[in-house]
Order: sequence, then structure tokens, then C-alpha cells
Amino acid sequence: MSAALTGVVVSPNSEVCSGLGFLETTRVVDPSRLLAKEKGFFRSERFKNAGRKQRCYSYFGELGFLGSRKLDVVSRVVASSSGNLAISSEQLVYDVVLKQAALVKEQMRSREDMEVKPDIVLPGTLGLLNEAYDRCGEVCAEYAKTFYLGTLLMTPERRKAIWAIYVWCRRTDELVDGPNASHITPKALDRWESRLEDLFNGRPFDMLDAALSDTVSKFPVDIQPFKDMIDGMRMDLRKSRYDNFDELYLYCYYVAGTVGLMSVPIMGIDRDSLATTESVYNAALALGIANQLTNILRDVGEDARRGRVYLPQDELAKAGLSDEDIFAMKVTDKWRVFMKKQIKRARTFFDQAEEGVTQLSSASRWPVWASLLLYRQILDEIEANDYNNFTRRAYVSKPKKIVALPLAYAKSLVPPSSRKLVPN
Ligand SMILES: CC(C)=CCC/C(C)=C/CC/C(C)=C/CC/C(C)=C/[C@@H]1[C@@H](COP(=O)(O)OP(=O)(O)O)[C@]1(C)CC/C=C(\C)CC/C=C(\C)CCC=C(C)C
Repeated sequence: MSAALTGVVVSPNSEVCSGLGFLETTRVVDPSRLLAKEKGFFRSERFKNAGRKQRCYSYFGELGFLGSRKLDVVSRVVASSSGNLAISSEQLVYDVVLKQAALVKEQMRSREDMEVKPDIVLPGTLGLLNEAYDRCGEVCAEYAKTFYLGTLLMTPERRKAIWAIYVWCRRTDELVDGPNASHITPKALDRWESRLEDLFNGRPFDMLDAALSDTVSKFPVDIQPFKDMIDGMRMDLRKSRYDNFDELYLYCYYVAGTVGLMSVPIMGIDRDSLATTESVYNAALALGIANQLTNILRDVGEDARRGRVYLPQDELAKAGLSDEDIFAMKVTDKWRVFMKKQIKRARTFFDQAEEGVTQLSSASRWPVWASLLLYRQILDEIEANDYNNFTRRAYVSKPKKIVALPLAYAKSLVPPSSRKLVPN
């Protein structure tokens, strides 16, 4: 598996087509070779460019950005180490949110004028594409069962697109977090990025890329959050400490906030939503940040064993704590006080995100509510473990999951018009 993963990333021309060891079955590798290399189908311009023009799905209607309320763009500045004023990570990321929202609005406007023609499907290729999506679904079902079940409620087009994005994110994350992480170099990430650009240009490298390539040709998805996620992996390679929350926030955006931004154009916004596009993107970003902060708080011990501390160093110091205390893995009163503050902050991001879930198209709400409620409960479990996140892994038990799912369903029935989205 190690050789295979390195082969893919280090050498895009390699015959090894799967980017992840766990995807390496002959079933995956062979058809993708056939697709990308022998038939050359996925290199066809039709796949991307003509596809973009000709396909028009119901999500246009559902991205009903009727809201007129403007978000206040607060200029948030922080003092840099040299004493100069610098733009904060929050502001930097918010600029991406604004750009994504503007892009999606722009794409919708230009698509409205388009003549919708039926897809031209080359004989034999649709089956291969369906197979590619099915494989993405299988990976999703294997690695994120509850979330996979949630996606089954979505429309078939959206469900397949979310699976394709999930698989790309998983593969990207596995580059630095998986069993082959020690082989990954910045150069390898550069190659992964150029492969990403290729798939956005209709030239997927393998079968799983082909599914995403098809997705980005159908939905108004921008490449930037994908590139930013790769930047997050670069950050993970070179950095194992975060001086303050501003630095940590940027990392959380890269590795998880980006997922929110990638997902909104697929999930769509409800026609009846009065929220602005920006505010929905902002809520999606908040959910990614909340999830990642929760993930970090849950995995403090595990990360420490790898020599990593994803906690703001200045806040640790203020609490009278240091890396040594973390490596000692002792739950002390100082640690409890520190953790309470971190948990409070993560909950604030979940609260912000909740406002946005109701604005999503009705069929997309349930999986998002489910993932939000389940992930949020991890924070309760850390508390229940008396803040011992060094040697005990907080997890949500099966019975609790079973209770959360109908609750998520009930929440997903609340229509957007009955709730107002308050911009932050
Ligand atoms: C419905 C839904 C949740 C859709 C998102 C699907 C999707 C594309 C997921 C990709 C997740 C992924 C593999 C990300 C790679 C980086 C990473 C590992 C991030 C961490 C996730 C947890 O992963 P992991 O499997 O390691 O966790 P466990 O150890 O098993 O617990 C993250 C913590 C971040 C995940 C971030 C999200 C799922 C973002 C969610 C935001 C939205 C879906 C936007 C919703 C819209 C509004 C308006 C709120």
C-alpha cells in the first residue's frame, strides 16, 4: 500500500491509479486505467466544458438566494509578532467565503440564460461513470456509515456528488494522516494539486477523480476550497504547534471549513430561505471549524503521542500549562479549566452553524443535522470523561446515536422561513 500511494502522488503518470491503499482493488484500478489512459474519454473537452453548459439541474432553483440582508464585513486585524497590524485568519477566510458566495451567484446568473440541452453520452461511458460513483458510495459507506445513510435521503445527483467530494477529501487527508504519511513530501502534495487542477479541467487521472470531475462539471463548485485543503496538508507537514487561536483557526479552515464550502453548492439552499448566500456559506464554514475543533479536543492524547499539539500555545500558557503537561497526560484542575474554555468555543461555532442548516434544501438538512448533533455530542462526552482526553477517547454510544437520528430528522423538517439567519 505504501508503494502504491507514493506512486500515485509522486508520479502522476504511474500506472497505479488509486490514491489510497484502501481503494486498491483490481476493480478500481483496471477500469480507471481504461478510462483515463486507453479510451481517453475523460480527457475529452465534452466531459468538462460542454458538460458545464448543457447540464442544468434542479439545484439552480433551490439555490434561491432571495435574501437581501447584507452581512457586515468587519475588518478584523491582529497584531503580528513584529508589532504591525496584520489581517486576521478570520478575515482572510471570510474573504474566501464572500468569494465563494459571489462565484456561485455569478454562475447561477450565467446559467439562467443557458439553453438546456440533453447530455451527449458516449456509448459505454455512462456505465463506467456510474461505477466510479458507486465506488465512491462504497468508500463512504465503509468509512462514514451514519453519514452515508444520511446521504441516501438526498436526491441521487446530490448524493453522488457528495460521495465524490467525500472520497477526494478522505484521500487528501490520508496523504498526511494515513499509513503512508511518512512518505509524503511537499512535492507530492504539489503533484496531488496538479492532479486536482487536471480533474477540474476534465482530465481525471483515475476512476475516483473521474467521479469528482463529473461532479464539478455539474455543480457550481469552485476549486479554491479544494486547493486550500491541500494547503492545510502542507501546513500539517511543516507545523506541529499553533501559537494562538488565529493560527489554529486558519488550520481548521484549511482542513475542515473547506469541506463546508465545497458542500453548500451541492446541497443547495432552500427556495424559501431568506438568508443571504454569504451567511449560509459562513454557517457551513462554522460547522467545519466546529467539527475540527471537536476532533482536536477529542484527540489531544493521540496527537500528543505523535508529538503534535493542536492547541493555542498562548492560551495554554495563560492557563499555566505547557506542552510538558500535555505529554504528562494528567488531568489537573488547570487542565479542566482550560478544556472548559476550549469546549465553550467549539460550541459557539456549532451554534453559528445551526442557524445555517435550516436554510439548506430540505433533503440535504437531515444528514447535516445528524452530523452536527453527533459531532457536537463528542464535546458532552469529553465532559462526561472528566476532561480526560489523554487516555480516553470520547465517543457517542450507539443508543445515543439512535436517539440523535430522529431528532435530526425532526429538526430537518423545520422550514427556513420560520427561522432567521443572523449574520455574525
Ligand atoms: C453532510 C455532510 C456532513 C457532508 C460533508 C461530506 C464531506 C464532503 C465530508 C468530508 C470529510 C473529510 C473526509 C474531510 C477530510 C479532512 C478531515 C478528516 C476533517 C475532519 C472530519 C472528521 O473526519 P474523521 O473521519 O477523521 O472523523 P472521525 O475521526 O471519524 O470522527 C472533520 C472533523 C471535518 C469534517 C467537516 C465537515 C463534515 C464539514 C461539514 C459542513 C457542511 C457539510 C456544511 C453544511 C452546511 C451548512 C449551511 C451548515
